Amino acid sequence: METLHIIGGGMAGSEAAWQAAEAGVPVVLHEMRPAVGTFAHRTGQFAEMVCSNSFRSDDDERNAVGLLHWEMRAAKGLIMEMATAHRLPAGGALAVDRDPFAEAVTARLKSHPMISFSYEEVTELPSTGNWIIATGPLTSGKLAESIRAQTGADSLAFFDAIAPIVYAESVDMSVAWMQSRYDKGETVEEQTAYMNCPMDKAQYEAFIDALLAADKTVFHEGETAGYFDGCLPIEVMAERGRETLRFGPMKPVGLTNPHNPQKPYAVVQLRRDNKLGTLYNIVGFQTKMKYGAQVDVFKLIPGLQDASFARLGGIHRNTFINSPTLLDSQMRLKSRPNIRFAGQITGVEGYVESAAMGLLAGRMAAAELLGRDLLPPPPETAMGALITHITGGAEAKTFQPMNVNFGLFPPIDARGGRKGRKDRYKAYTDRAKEAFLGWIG
Ligand SMILES: Cc1cc2nc3c(=O)[nH]c(=O)nc-3n(C[C@H](O)[C@H](O)[C@H](O)COP(=O)(O)OP(=O)(O)OC[C@H]3O[C@@H](n4cnc5c(N)ncnc54)[C@H](O)[C@@H]3O)c2cc1C
Repeated sequence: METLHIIGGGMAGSEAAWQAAEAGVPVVLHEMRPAVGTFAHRTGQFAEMVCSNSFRSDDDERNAVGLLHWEMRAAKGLIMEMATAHRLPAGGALAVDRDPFAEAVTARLKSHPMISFSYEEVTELPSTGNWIIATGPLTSGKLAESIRAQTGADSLAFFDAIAPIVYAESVDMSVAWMQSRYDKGETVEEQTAYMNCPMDKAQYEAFIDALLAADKTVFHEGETAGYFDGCLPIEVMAERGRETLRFGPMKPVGLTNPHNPQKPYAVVQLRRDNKLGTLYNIVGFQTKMKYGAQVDVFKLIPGLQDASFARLGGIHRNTFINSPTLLDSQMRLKSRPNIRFAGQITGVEGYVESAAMGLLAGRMAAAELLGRDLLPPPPETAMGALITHITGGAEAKTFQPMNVNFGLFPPIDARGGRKGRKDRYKAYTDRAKEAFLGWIG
């Protein structure tokens, strides 16, 4: 039996090692800590939670991350088992006692007869053998450079410059309209690719005031190197001059508002974020505003007054590859199929999502070594929605890391409006559970 090598003993690598070993495949887990650290990790334990101690909602009936918990438990995931064993009281959320949790994951991995360990920094993308790269958002510099050299400069990002993402159904289309600037494009679909939200002068001034006054977060020491290249936060642009945004991402040119003959003073554009057309990102709106402040400020944009956000904006140190162009549906590098990627480096975001992608990569790699086929879970499931998103569902050009959310799932009938939303979420999770049990069976 060939050995599976996994680089990175974080959320994804730990889960991948467990899944492959449980399937009967010998695993070597390569981890650089404690000898080489990162700015966020504190210990040498596997599956260290680097910041909050929450796995977010545990509601598997009406919440997408709660559904992901359910699927990972159904798949006998080590991370979920240990998180559940070390849960702290937190209402409907799964809060975790972080140190005992990481110690328990480490102990379980260490006691597994099929897993051995190599404590070292891997500095090159390996050329032979079977590998899973699960080195996370803080992948060490040398390995990141090697990945970049093998895959191309545009295929690896060192920062998330995340524009907020809105659920399309929550935009008020009696205010906004669909149009590409100067009606560019060959087809009607291309000519109407953007949602546009118009502002008059008073609305623009009020928006700039709110932006300048909003609470912002600060960067970690050493985190900012290089981030100013082409991804300035909107509040930094506003600080450089009240008109800067009107001549940048909010320029009102090439657009005609069908609801109002008066020319808008500024326009906020939203670009389609997934093939399903359920999610739109606000173009150029990466920001370091705190989450609460973002919601208040963005709801000042006409048309977004009732918007729901699939994710809020941010700028973080985050190493991730352009998975939609680089990976096949088995999470293998198309150019080097002996190498899989898993975890946050594939462009999912969060402890749970990263562990889930580790679970899939571990199972897929094990199946391949055992001479079996393992299809990805169906897109109606939370794991299937995530892997579909990163390996083809997302737009490659604007690819940004993503938490699991119902906007990634094939839509379910939207009738019922706001009141019907809870029932609709239940319909999503019922459909997902049935599909997941079919897959796992
Ligand atoms: C500052 C910060 C705060 C965050 N806060 C949150 C939060 O509050 N909630 C949340 O859900 N997510 C948060 N995240 C995201 C979180 O890090 C990920 O969701 C999750 O840990 C990713 O899992 P992973 O397995 O992909 O990476 P990690 O858990 O980071 O594991 C990667 C592992 O690879 C190792 N490694 C790296 N390079 C090498 C190498 N060359 N050779 C050998 N080993 C290597 C690292 O030491 C690490 O152990 C945060 C991230 C950062 C950077």
